[in-house]
Amino acid sequence: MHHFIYTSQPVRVVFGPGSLQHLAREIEALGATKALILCTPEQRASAERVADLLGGRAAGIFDRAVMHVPIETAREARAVAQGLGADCAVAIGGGSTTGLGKAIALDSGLPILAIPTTYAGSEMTPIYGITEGGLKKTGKDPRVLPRTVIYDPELSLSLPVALSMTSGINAIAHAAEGLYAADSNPIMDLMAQEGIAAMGRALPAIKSVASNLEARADALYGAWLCGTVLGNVGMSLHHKLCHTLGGSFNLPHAETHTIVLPHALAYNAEAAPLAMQKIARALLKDSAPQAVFDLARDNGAPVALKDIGMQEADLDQACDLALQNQYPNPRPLERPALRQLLQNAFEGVRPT
Ligand SMILES: NC(=O)C1=CN([C@@H]2O[C@H](COP(=O)(O)OP(=O)(O)OC[C@H]3O[C@@H](n4cnc5c(N)ncnc54)[C@H](O)[C@@H]3O)[C@@H](O)[C@H]2O)C=CC1
Ligand SMILES: O=C(O)/C=C\C(=O)CC(=O)O
Repeated sequence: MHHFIYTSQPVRVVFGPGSLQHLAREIEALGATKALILCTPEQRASAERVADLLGGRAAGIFDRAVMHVPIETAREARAVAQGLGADCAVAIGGGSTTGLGKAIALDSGLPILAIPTTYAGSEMTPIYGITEGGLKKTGKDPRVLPRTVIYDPELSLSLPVALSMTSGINAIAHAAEGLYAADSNPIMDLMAQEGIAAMGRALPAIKSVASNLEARADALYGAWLCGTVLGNVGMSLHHKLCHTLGGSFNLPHAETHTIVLPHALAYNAEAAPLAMQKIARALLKDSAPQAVFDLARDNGAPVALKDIGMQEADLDQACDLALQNQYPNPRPLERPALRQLLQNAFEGVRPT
């Protein structure tokens, strides 16, 4: 029996189709009266629906959330929250919108109610990320952990199939790295395996029929579990690589995770054989790196960095950046092997 420390994190979860109807009750339970609603420009209509549901408790809508939380956007949103006298933020959308809420909370302690519409899992973590001067900085602070999360699978029906696949694999990455994290524990192991299995079932079903509400619920359940794992244990090489590629080369987050994960798992395979077995078993396959690669490829997700805007000439710099401020990893970071990993991900080679 190994030694571990487990600290549960206080998040209230309201789950189920139609659960958005409980929003006013949940805002009242938080004791809030002036909610600032956050969304991306594309999800303005969802934010307006939230405002209607909140009636007099809605203070306003800030609809300029974007990927990787640029510091300028964070400052603008903080000023709007302060100007309106907001006493809570409601983030409806994916990880970018939740991330903007976190940037406000980091500064002000404003409580967040998150309504996730992708499978990124940010709503279950005290991790924030802010991009400044071309570098993405991530940190952990309990103030940014949402107080309440409403998971309503009906809201993810509109998530395009392509983004559903990559977002789901982003969630799998949280659980996969949780299984070899140095500070892992048995509860997180259970959640990680169940989360990967739920996502492994849900993604092909969503690919077949995007309107399959049961599959959407399964994916959101998986996102909850995988996000919880990310929120409770440390990140490793895979997340470090994705933060580098996303923050410094402005690559799309979920697609980058999808492409890099099989290669990061292959890099760590010999150093973390038990974790690999658990990942493979959850996906009903023999090899973890190949199972993740095939899940992406067979469901139409990208498998090569060259196809999502990465330039081959930037791979050396990406490698250098990934070696700075390293996250703990089961296998030490060796420059030639890491450079090869990036090359394989660039070309979209199936791991052996
Ligand atoms: N701090 C943390 O723990 C985590 C943070 N993240 C962060 O989240 C960001 C990525 O978030 P994602 O959720 O992948 O994407 P996103 O939030 O950027 O959304 C991508 C696009 O999909 C649209 N969209 C979202 N839900 C939709 C729906 N149901 N129907 C139609 N369109 C929808 C959005 O409006 C946006 O245009 C990154 O910046 C990443 O760093 C991701 C995971 C964990
Ligand atoms: O890479 C992830 O999916 C997890 C964490 C982050 O993205 C950190 C952030 O909010 O930028």
